[in-house]
Amino acid sequence: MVSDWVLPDEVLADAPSYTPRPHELADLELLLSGAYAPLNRFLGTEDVDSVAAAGTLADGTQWPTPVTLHVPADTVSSLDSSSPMSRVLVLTDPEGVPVAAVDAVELTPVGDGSVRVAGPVRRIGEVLHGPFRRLRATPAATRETLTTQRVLGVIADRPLHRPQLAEISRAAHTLAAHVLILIPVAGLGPDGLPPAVLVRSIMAARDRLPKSTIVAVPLSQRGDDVRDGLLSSRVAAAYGATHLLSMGRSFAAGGSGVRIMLPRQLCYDARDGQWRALEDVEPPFRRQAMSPSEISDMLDRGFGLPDWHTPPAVAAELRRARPPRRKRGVVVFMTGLSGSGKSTIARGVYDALLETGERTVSLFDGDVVRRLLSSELGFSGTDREANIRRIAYVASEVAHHHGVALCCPIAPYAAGRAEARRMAAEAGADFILVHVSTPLEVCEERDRKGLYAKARAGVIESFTGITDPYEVPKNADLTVDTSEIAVDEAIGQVIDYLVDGGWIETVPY
Ligand SMILES: Nc1ncnc2c1ncn2[C@@H]1O[C@H](COP(=O)(O)OS(=O)(=O)O)[C@@H](OP(=O)(O)O)[C@H]1O
Ligand SMILES: Nc1ncnc2c1ncn2[C@@H]1O[C@H](COP(=O)(O)OP(=O)(O)O)[C@@H](O)[C@H]1O
Repeated sequence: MVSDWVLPDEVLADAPSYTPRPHELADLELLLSGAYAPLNRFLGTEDVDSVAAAGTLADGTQWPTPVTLHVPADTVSSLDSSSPMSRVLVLTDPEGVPVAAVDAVELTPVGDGSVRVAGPVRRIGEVLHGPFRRLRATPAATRETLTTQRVLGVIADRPLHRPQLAEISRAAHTLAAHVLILIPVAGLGPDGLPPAVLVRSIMAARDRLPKSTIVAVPLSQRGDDVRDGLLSSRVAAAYGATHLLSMGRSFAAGGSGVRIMLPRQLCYDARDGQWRALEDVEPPFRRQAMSPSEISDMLDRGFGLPDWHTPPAVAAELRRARPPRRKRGVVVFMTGLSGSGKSTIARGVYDALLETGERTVSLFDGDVVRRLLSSELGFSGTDREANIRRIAYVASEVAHHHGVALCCPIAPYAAGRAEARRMAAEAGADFILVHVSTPLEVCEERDRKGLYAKARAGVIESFTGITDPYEVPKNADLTVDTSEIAVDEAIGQVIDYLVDGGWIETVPY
């Protein structure tokens, strides 16, 4: 499985180290555990090209997705891919603990200052923490426990409500198969549920599953349904699945050897409370399964999920993870040019929420952030990114604990705003992007701090809107242009949005 290259301690001690990005760490764990067998390495140029062109590795093995590792060029500048003792890269977990070493047989610059590091990986330490680690059995250990001839794999990337439970029972019964539930835990699921919540909700349905083995797998979605489906099939096969139930997503066997089971559309039969094939229930007695968005909507509004659709224990987990919006944490993230009105609006919203007392609220005002959180940072692209990441991190923590976090940095880059949105989602909170879209001419006309004049005169460099870019958001949840409205009206637009969406109930005066 893993290669047997020799790794003397002194080589390891001198090797550079790097913490891969989350999806690369997930790939690493799958490589090390044997879930990606026969793959035991990060791919190099020949394999990457072959996967893209033909869906196979260079040696002809079917393989759907490029499993690659990109590392900043500086980190690997001392490596020499032609010398076995000088090409070891140590990979660490986010806390800096070494978990693996790569024998970097190929180092390929890929632009943006990164190098693709390709080569076999070897485990040098255990990842010991993380919720539900006990469910992370290796493929080999899992296969050992599976004694039936047929094993029905289920990729449970969403909670299991009664229709899904009925589908699994029906398929397991038809095949006389043991059930193998694989829970992807490498990131947010398709419903935006953090992994620990997804696992808890599946465990809450355990009693209603036929005889099952439950395993948490660091499988992540890469955004290409077909290739993701193929990879899932391969991983399911590695864990011992002979069949895979295609629930909600399309899977294909893709050389994995598993057989894909297509589900039948089931509906609830109001006469006796059974879930049956749609065509077997007369229309007056049929109740269709709820869609994920209907379920989210009910939770957002604080309605319980009905017993006919969701086992009470599952409903309780989901209610806890996704409380009604009036109780859920939210990051209100205002972005816009300097002088557009972000701080003025944020302060107004803050005061209004203090007045109603309904929510705990924190304001991360620009000046305060720059003084306390980001005092050493300037306005280069990298510094601005770091500034936004810090604000997003602290705001997400506030929202994780069910508070309202108001942020008002310029946040000129779409990537930083997207990261802030993702961090809030991972904290189980909502994220509202408010674009304060006041045009540059108006901001410059206001020039409250005289900075635009200085920027025009070349006294200040890299000034947003003048000599530094502002990427206009394409995904703002609310847009407020303050050029032709009064301050109170601008504040009112944000408050109305919060009231209409259910994040606050009391309308402040
Ligand atoms: N070069 C340059 N570009 C933009 N802005 C500058 C610059 N230098 C100083 N300032 C002042 O700093 C405030 C912006 O800080 P932010 O933390 O919001 O910026 S960023 O989000 O990190 O881009 C911004 O304050 P606001 O007017 O409150 O937005 C400016 O007054
Ligand atoms: N409708 C409005 N909403 C917000 N600010 C407004 C509005 N109309 C005029 N202004 C003025 O514009 C300026 C905006 O400054 P500020 O809130 O500090 O902007 P930013 O935080 O985006 O740099 C303030 O002087 C404010 O009084």
